[in-house]
Amino acid sequence: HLSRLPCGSRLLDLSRPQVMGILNVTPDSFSDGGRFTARDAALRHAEQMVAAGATLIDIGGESTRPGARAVSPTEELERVAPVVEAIARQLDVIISVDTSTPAVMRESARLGAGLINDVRSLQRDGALDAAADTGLPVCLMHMRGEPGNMQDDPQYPDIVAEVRDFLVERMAACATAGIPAERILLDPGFGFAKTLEHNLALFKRMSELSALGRPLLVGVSRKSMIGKVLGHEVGGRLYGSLALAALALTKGAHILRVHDVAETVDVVRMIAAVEAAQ
Ligand SMILES: Nc1nc2[nH]c(SCC(=O)O)nc2c(=O)[nH]1
Repeated sequence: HLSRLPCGSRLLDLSRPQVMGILNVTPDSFSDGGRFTARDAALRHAEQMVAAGATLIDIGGESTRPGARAVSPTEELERVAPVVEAIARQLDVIISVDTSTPAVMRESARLGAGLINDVRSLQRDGALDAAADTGLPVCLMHMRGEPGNMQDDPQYPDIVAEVRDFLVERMAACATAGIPAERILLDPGFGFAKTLEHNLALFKRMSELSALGRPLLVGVSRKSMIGKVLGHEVGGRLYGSLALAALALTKGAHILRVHDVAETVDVVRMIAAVEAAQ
C-alpha cells in the first residue's frame, strides 16, 4: 500500500498499525451513550484519546448497534458537525466520520474530516457521489440488511467468501463513481449481520482479506462476540478486546477501532518491539 495515505490535509502512516479512538456522540451508543452528547465533553474525550496515542478519532452520530433507533440526517448532522469542527480546530488528529448520510459526509469534509467510515459501504442514495466529491479515503465495511434486522438469523455458506465478495463489489461501485482503490480501506464488519460463529470464523481467517490488496480496519472493541464468549457485560470486555487487538495485528490489521486507546496502544507497541527484533 501507499505507506502514507492522504486523509484530507493529513497523512495516515500505514507502514505501522494505527489506533482509532471511538467517539460516540449519540444518546444511545451502547458503550458510552449519553456521556458525550455535549460538544465540550466530546472534545475532552477526543483530547484524552489523542494524548493516549490515537492517530484517528471516529465520530459517529448514529448508533448502529442491533435494534438501534433510526436518526434523521438533520439530527445526525447537528450531533456530528460541531464535534468535527471543534476537533479539527483544536487537535492534531485524523477525523473519521462514521456515517452513511451524504450530507454528513459533505459537511464533515468541509469542516476538516479526513476519512469517511460508512458501515453501509456507500449504498445509500447519493453516498457514492458525496464520498467521491469529498476526495477523502473511504472505509468500506461488510453488513447485510439494517441494524434493525441484520441479526435475524443471518446465514452464509462461507462467511469469508461472503465478506470478500461484498467488499469486491463495493470497491467496484466506488471505482465506477470515481473513488479509486488507493482511497479504499476494508473492514470485515464484526458484529454486523453475523452470528458468534460467523464472527469467530471471520476473525480466524481475516488474513485472507489481505489478498484484496487494501489496508484492513478492524472493530471488535467491547463487542458482543467478546461478551458471548466470556460472559461479560460491556464494562468487563477490556481484556477480551485487548486479546483480539493483539490477534488482529498478527493477522494483518492496519487500523484498530477501539474504546480503550491507551491499553490498545500498549499492545501495539509491545508487538512492534518484538517484530523489530532480529
Ligand atoms: N469501520 C467500522 N465502523 C464501525 N462502527 C461501529 S459501531 C458498533 C460498535 O462500535 O459496537 N462498528 C464498526 C466497525 O466494526 N467498523
